[in-house]
Amino acid sequence: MDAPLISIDEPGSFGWRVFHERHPVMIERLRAAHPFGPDVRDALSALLEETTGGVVAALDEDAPDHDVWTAWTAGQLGRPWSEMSFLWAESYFFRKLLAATGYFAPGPWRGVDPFAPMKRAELSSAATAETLKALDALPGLADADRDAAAVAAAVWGNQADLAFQLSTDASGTTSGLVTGSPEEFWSLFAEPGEVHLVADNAAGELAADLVLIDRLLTTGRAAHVVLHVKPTPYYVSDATPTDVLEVLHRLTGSPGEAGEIGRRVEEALRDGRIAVRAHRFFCAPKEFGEMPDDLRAEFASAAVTIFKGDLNYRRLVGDRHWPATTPFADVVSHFPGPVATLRVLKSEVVVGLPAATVSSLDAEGQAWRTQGSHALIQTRA
Ligand SMILES: O=P(O)(O)OC[C@H]1O[C@](O)(CO)[C@@H](O)[C@@H]1O
Repeated sequence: MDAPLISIDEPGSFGWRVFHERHPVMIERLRAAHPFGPDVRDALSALLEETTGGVVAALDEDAPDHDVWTAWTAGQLGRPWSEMSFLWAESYFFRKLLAATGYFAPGPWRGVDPFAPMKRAELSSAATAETLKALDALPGLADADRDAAAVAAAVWGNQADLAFQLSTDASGTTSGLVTGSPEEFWSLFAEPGEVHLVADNAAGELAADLVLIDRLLTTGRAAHVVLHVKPTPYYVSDATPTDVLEVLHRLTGSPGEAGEIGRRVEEALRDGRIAVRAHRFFCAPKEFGEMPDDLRAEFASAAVTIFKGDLNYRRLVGDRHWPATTPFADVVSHFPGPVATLRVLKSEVVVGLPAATVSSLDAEGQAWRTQGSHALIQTRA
């Protein structure tokens, strides 16, 4: 039995606050970052108005992806946004945000990633430089420690998410894993096969993901890696193919181990051991249980698929009010192969926790599900 979907209608709830508090701040930042003319500025205001108090309106007839969105919006057009689920609403919001900035229309903003200035700032920040410098310690570590470090960096790299940093929930602190371990993650890998990594954010998180991919290839756990990213800008900092190149250049332009890793990843891209894909379903307002057959077939042939980040977690397990003790294996039974998820908790949904863990986290009186201070590793062989 599915649990009820998480919604955005209740004032003060997490989903409601994303729409009513976070999105206005995000739109202000976009206006400050770009010299948008009155048409774009008006379209952004209209989007805020529509999504916080209006009804769901269709995309323009001439939108390049009009047909696919006609299917994805079936049954929702003309209904109040407040009746939409959090997952559906947020995804359509970001699609409409791109349209409002002129991303799909002829003109100066066509194809311009409105979030690029934020992503670039993170990639060139002192914090990212420090993280890349810390990679110099890796070659001196024992194999098991190096494995653990690569996974820990990929998990906690998910804390650096630009949409989330706009949140009043963001605590900026780092507590432990609420479940799972690096050993559990690595135990999924046996014979070298094709590993798929469904990426989340660009910049620092993607750099950590490339370090993990390099570890998978250099230790022979993966013969090939498929890196899945978003086809278009999404959720502020989600990685697109352009971001993969930006991060790769940042690595190859760095001294020390970061540069070495960058060059190995570059070589693997050249010889086909790493492939980058950007399936349109990664920007769909749908759970992964509803993925199309071609994507399902790809995952079915993978030795292991790794899902990064909070949004991928919501789509994998279902963005629903599951009891937190619901077994992870039950909610991912739709997925056609071995799967691992590495995620910092930034929204309400969580499954697979022991009852004792839930009660002790609840007893601390913190917003542990949403403040980005806790993380998890979950696997299903
Ligand atoms: O980048 P991530 O880890 O997918 O996080 C994005 C998450 O942030 C949020 O905007 C809320 O914190 C969610 O809507 C989304 O799940």
